[in-house]
Amino acid sequence: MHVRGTVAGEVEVRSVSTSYGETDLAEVPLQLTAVDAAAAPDGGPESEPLAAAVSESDLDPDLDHEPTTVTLWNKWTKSAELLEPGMELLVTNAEQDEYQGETQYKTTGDSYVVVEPSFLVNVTAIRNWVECPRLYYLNKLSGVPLNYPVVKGTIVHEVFGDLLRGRDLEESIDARVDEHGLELGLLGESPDSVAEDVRENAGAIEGWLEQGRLTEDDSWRSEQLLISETFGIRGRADAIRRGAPVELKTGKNLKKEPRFKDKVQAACYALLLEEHGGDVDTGTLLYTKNSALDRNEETGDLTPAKDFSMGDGLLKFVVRLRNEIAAMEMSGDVPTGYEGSAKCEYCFEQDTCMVVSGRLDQESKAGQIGQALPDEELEYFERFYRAIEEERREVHREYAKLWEQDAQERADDDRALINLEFVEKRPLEGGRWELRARREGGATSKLREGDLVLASDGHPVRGQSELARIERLDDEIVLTADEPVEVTRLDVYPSELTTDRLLAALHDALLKGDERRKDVLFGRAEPEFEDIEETFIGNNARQNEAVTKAVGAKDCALIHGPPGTGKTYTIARAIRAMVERGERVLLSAFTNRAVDNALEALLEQLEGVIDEDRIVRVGSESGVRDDMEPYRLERAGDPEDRLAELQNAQVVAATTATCGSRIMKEQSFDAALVDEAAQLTEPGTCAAINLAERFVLVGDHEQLPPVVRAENDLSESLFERLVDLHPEAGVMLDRQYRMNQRIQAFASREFYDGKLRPAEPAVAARTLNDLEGVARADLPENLRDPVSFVDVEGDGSRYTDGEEAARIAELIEAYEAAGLERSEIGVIAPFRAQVSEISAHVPDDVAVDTVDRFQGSSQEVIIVSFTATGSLEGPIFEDYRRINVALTRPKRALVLVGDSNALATDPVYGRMLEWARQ
Ligand SMILES: Nc1ncnc2c1ncn2[C@@H]1O[C@H](COP(=O)(O)OP(=O)(O)OP(=O)(O)O)[C@@H](O)[C@H]1O
Repeated sequence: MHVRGTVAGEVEVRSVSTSYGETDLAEVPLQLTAVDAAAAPDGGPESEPLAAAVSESDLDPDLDHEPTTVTLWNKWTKSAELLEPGMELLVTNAEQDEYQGETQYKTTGDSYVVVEPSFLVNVTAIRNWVECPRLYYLNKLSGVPLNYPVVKGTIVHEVFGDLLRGRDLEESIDARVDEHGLELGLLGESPDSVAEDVRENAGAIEGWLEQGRLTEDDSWRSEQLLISETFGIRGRADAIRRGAPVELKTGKNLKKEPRFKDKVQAACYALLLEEHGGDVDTGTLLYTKNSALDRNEETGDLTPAKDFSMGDGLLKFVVRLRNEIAAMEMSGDVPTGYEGSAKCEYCFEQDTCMVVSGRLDQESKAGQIGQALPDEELEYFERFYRAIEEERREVHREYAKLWEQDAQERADDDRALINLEFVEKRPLEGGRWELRARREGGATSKLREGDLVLASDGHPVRGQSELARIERLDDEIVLTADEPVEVTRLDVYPSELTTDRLLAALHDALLKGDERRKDVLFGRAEPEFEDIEETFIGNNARQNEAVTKAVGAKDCALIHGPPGTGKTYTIARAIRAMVERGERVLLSAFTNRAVDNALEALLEQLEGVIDEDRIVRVGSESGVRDDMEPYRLERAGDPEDRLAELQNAQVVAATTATCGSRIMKEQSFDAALVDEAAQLTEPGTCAAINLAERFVLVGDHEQLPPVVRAENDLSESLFERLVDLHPEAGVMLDRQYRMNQRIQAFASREFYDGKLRPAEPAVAARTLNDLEGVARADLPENLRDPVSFVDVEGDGSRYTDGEEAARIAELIEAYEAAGLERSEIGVIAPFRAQVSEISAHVPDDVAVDTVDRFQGSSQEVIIVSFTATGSLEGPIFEDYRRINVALTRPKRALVLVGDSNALATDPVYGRMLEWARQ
């Protein structure tokens, strides 16, 4: 049987004498959460995953009060030493014992002990960890840099996958080298020499594959993402042959046996495959630099493929290694290197390790060199390191939901599209597949075109599942994937990439950052400005001051832009001024949408100032707006051409996440302008500003804060912190070009100290009458004012209100009858459930969404559904900054729909009611 629970007290390891001699044991007090008696008695890891097998009724009601003793024997005591109260523990194939009338459990010879099973550890992390735990940490801190061995390794792996899918070798090499043109250009490599290098490695693969294929043509499959909910491991096996893992290594190994760390990696995949029903007893390592042809006595064993048998002991060792990582990640400790048996003198990273240890004042086996960072910087590093790791744990909680939630729950949470009808699979060029499925109209989810998702034939972890890209998302869904899956379900696949990049940005800002920059960020020096006489914008004093500050800043400038105050215009004007001074500029923002918006305004400003080919947009095809596609930097092609295109660019536009990519990290700029800066975490902002000498942050901390899962220091933006720390570096834009006077009044008073004004009389006097074919007089009387309130009594339910939804449908009809187009009306609701409810009532072409989706955009008419009921508990929109965004989207008419009695119980909403009813 399997037992699972939470560690309820201290764990002690001791030695006892048994008939087999001296043995270790650890008694763990476990608050049981699940006992699965149905697990196969001899069931190895292949028995049904615990999360799947257990239901509430399987639990003995007596068991969840008092902790139960679970005894871990022998080597599992190594994992017991890692346990701290509060950690989750899973023991598979345990045996039940009665001791002095109490039920206890103990490990058996078939048991696995898994610490924090919901934390998915990557197979590559386990491989790094066995090499050296400190190396694992250093890799995590600084990310993988752009270097030739890494790029070549990637290409060889891609070619391997292509060969398995039946692609011709030469065609594959040409295509794959071409796809990496930009990276190769940055590395100064020529396509011919890279192709030759790859050919040398691929030759060994091809020869070996030919042998395998003669007999077992169809038992191969290329790279597959595997997730184990029992062992908490995740990874992509390079290939699977006859059900056993094959790992490709782009190196030489002349010993008879595979390297130990390579075996560990293959053993991880074996565990993953066993959970998916396999029975794996061998693994194969394919060393592509070995060539069987010139084998002789002196040169050692040159066969590229080395098989080894996978014993039980190795699999259990691997789980113990994995437990070490999970425990460290949960407790937030930093590895020193003493945890493993690595020898520093043979390590290529010894110098880096000593420098990082010295500067961060961390204990390490390699020792420390250099001077430690000042205390406040060390404190900052530790605080943000912890915050980012907390965020990572939240991402892992998302992964766990893949198996903890059932299909319907995931669909209700917008995390999955389920019950799709599989239509067809079609082979594509290069051995990939196009998959098509149909969904019922109206099913919503967080999934968007361009997203990577888990496409499965029923279950993302337990079924056949494959990482796929969404190419089209209408009623018919089109996906591309490496392998054909008969798709009936799509799941959001949470990404850790953002978290990884935050950590690297934090590391770079502190350990590689310029001293003067850090003085300013830590408040040890005041930002300085050059005097600039020029007038950049004649009709708006604050905008002009903002451009002057941005251009003259020696360190940084902060532009605070309330809704509609011309932030984008000001950014574009400032960049033009910088470009005219011969500077190289980075334009960045949190979302692709904001980057493209700002780029559009910038293109207008730069017309005739520089050639269009000196403006480059870096991003993926699905991320970049269609009309900005001509500026998008193509990665594939001739390395020299690709490099020239990037190096020649005087303006580069990319999201902050992309600024953390290997390619962008090689670039440097005179200035970085970051839009939507109030929505970025501090390390997220650093990813962009690390690349430039000076920076300008533009944003509004009275609108949406950073999007983070955990509640910690990441939820305050660098923008907001610096506005407080260096008020003299900031300018607030105060004239808005969007809203009718009456609409803007409340937001101005409530959020901007009454300082926000319409920029021109024409803006102040805007009404629906200005729109062609629209007459206000045709509206019902209660909707003729630019701001109106429609009272709908709450129906008592927390997240939806059908009555409000129905009234909103009527309002939309009334606006349509008065001549408005549906596309000119937007509806905002606080909860996703209410968004779905309203969507079911109104025509498809009316935009209905949560505030987050509306930030940065505007509409002629906005209707806000409050879904308020009873006595409000806290603000419905979570945070008043969200209500600010909602109320400042319309240009000409705003309608608030809600229960006035409920709203009146909150002071801010109370004042809002008064204003709306004036
Ligand atoms: N100085 C100006 N003179 C004339 N028009 C301006 C000026 N500044 C901005 N505008 C106009 O005002 C409108 C809003 O400007 P912009 O899109 O730059 O605002 P924003 O602050 O970026 O908006 P958001 O709050 O949505 O981010 C645009 O149509 C822009 O052309």
